[in-house]
Amino acid sequence: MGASQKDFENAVNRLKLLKEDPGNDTKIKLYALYKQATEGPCNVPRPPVLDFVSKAKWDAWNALGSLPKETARQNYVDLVSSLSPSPKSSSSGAIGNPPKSESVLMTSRDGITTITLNRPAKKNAITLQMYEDILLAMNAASQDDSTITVFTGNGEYYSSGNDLANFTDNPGGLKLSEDGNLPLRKFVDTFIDFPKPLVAVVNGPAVGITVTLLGLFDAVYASDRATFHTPFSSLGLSPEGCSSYTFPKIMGPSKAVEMLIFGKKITAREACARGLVTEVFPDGTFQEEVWARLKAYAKNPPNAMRIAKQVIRSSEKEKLHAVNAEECRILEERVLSEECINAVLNFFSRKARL
Ligand SMILES: CCCCC/C=C/CC(=O)SCCNC(=O)CCNC(=O)[C@H](O)C(C)(C)COP(=O)(O)OP(=O)(O)OC[C@H]1O[C@@H](n2cnc3c(N)ncnc32)[C@H](O)[C@@H]1OP(=O)(O)O
Repeated sequence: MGASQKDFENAVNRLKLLKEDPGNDTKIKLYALYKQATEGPCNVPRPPVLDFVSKAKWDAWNALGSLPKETARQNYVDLVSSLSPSPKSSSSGAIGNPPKSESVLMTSRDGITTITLNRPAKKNAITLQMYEDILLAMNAASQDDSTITVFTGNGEYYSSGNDLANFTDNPGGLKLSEDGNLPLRKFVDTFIDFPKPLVAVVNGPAVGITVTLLGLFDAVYASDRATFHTPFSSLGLSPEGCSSYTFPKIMGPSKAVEMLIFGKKITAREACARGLVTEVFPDGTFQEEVWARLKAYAKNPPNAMRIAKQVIRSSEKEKLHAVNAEECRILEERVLSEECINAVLNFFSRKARL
């Protein structure tokens, strides 16, 4: 097991964004690893002696001998990771980079980058702009010098899920594919591929997509005030965030059905018994206990944690990407259904609350 094809492609793209020239030696190493990863062992004739650059590249590729393609791919990803720009944390804890958003905050301290949903007046419901800001924040977090990335919510709720106005504000329907107005597929793919340990600090009730995504996190710590609710059927929707695959795997099919089809809201302790939540803390000491724990974990060597995550997760990645693609295809139809439109209209006319 090693870096997936997707990891490799991400690394190729990240290399293009490098602000500093990594130097000729590194560029030649990268060239050789790229060729080995994509074409296998060098099998082309050595360039003429006077063509110094081509000869140096050929020598580097040839020197890799019969190194397996998978190993070359992994070495390439590791080398690009070691070169990636690393936005520095400031002493105030704010990262100067994206997102420039009031509703999605990003701070970095003690080796932990925290992404906070900050729209408490609307129970941290996620607008289209927030989906984009979360993507930006995750891309920045994947490259900064923190070792762990944390998601949490500000205020009473962790999040009430997708902002239902996303449906009414887009009467033609939401396009959930790569280039649609809500690139849900890309959004969920980012969670699948996230390279560092990803932890949810669930400070209060969680609804919809903010529950399903928990199946892609590496640890979920919850206040005993938190609840977990995926009311897809009553909204005329279908499961997303890879939950159609992760939930049955985590909690068994019948418990998953109870949540994903019948919309049963469960408590933090029930979610913990089902394996969706790692540990539950009393609300009064939640923040103190969880952050002390995370600060200690963040002191572990970052590469070891990243590689351990890769070893644990990489065999599932292809499956998860396929599940995500299929869930998005089905959901795109569901959002145009009469059942969904009526449910959303009822919510905004205050006829229906969860
Ligand atoms: C097609 C896109 C796909 C994207 C991916 C798909 C995701 C699926 C999902 O996430 S489904 C889950 C969607 N979420 C909900 O259905 C929750 C809806 N909200 C509620 O039922 C309730 O608001 C509540 C139970 C979360 C809280 O109830 P309470 O009575 O305590 O508070 P209010 O209802 O008065 O809420 C306060 C204000 O917040 C607004 N609001 C809350 N949640 C949402 C939301 N999800 N979308 C939009 N707006 C939300 C609510 O309208 C109030 O606003 P107001 O003060 O202006 O009236």
